[in-house]
Amino acid sequence: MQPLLTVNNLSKYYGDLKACDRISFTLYPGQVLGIIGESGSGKSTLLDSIAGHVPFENGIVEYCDRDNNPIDLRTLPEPRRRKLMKTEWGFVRQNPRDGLRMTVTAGANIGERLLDVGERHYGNIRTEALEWLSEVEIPHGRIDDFPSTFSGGMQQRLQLARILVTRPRIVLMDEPTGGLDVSVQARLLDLMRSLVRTLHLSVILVTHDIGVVRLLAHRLMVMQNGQVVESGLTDQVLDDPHHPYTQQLVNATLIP
Ligand SMILES: Nc1ncnc2c1ncn2[C@@H]1O[C@H](COP(=O)(O)OP(=O)(O)OP(=O)(O)O)[C@@H](O)[C@H]1O
Repeated sequence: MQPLLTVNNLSKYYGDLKACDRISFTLYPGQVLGIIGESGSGKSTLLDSIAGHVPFENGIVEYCDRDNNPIDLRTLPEPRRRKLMKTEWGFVRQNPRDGLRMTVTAGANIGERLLDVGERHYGNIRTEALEWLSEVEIPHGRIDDFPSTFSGGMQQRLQLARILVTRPRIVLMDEPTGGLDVSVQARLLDLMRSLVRTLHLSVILVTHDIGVVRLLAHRLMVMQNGQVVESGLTDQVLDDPHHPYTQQLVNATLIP
């Protein structure tokens, strides 16, 4: 099988600080890659570099698009990158307010992405918006409400609907369950797990929560000070951690 995304020796510096230091990995269709590490280890910087939100100094990020063409994301002209991000890619932010438009209704938040990809038929857009509200367990009666009237968990589910409506092939998630109550987190995780399976999504999932990666990620990368210190199948890495830093992370979560 051909990889969907290949990251090779990606390095990103802030002055003298190596926020990401020679990171390499491949992501295959339908695979969920978890990235875990303490605050400041470079997880968000890596996601932002891959998505082209920040420029990076060295390395290659190659994406294989829907038509099987290899695309060098670092040199992709900005308009094409933007289009790709609205169609084949999605980015789930920790704070749904950063990923939603708070000044338009829930239905418009979903419909807007369809307009972006060329859908013009109002009836179709409304129907799709309703379908996606169902997918993410938001009652149809809320379609004309503003996201500001939603709970945090609902806002996060709406953000998922907004992103998934265009059927992206790859979704980057930065702490998608952060800032939510434990019970709300559990429901969101269940939903994400079932969507990932049914839509055959490829996901890069950044979190500091080992429980989240255990539930969702097939593979795991552990980052410390901008470097990958350990990687492999999630269960193997967590059940038999080799690097002292991973051992420390795992032990920390075992303490009640
Ligand atoms: N815009 C910036 N300018 C300067 N330094 C930055 C900038 N963004 C991040 N850094 C630094 O890069 C390093 C990696 O930060 P990053 O946010 O990627 O870590 P993280 O693992 O995602 O942390 P968190 O879990 O807290 O979000 C940190 O030392 C951070 O201070």
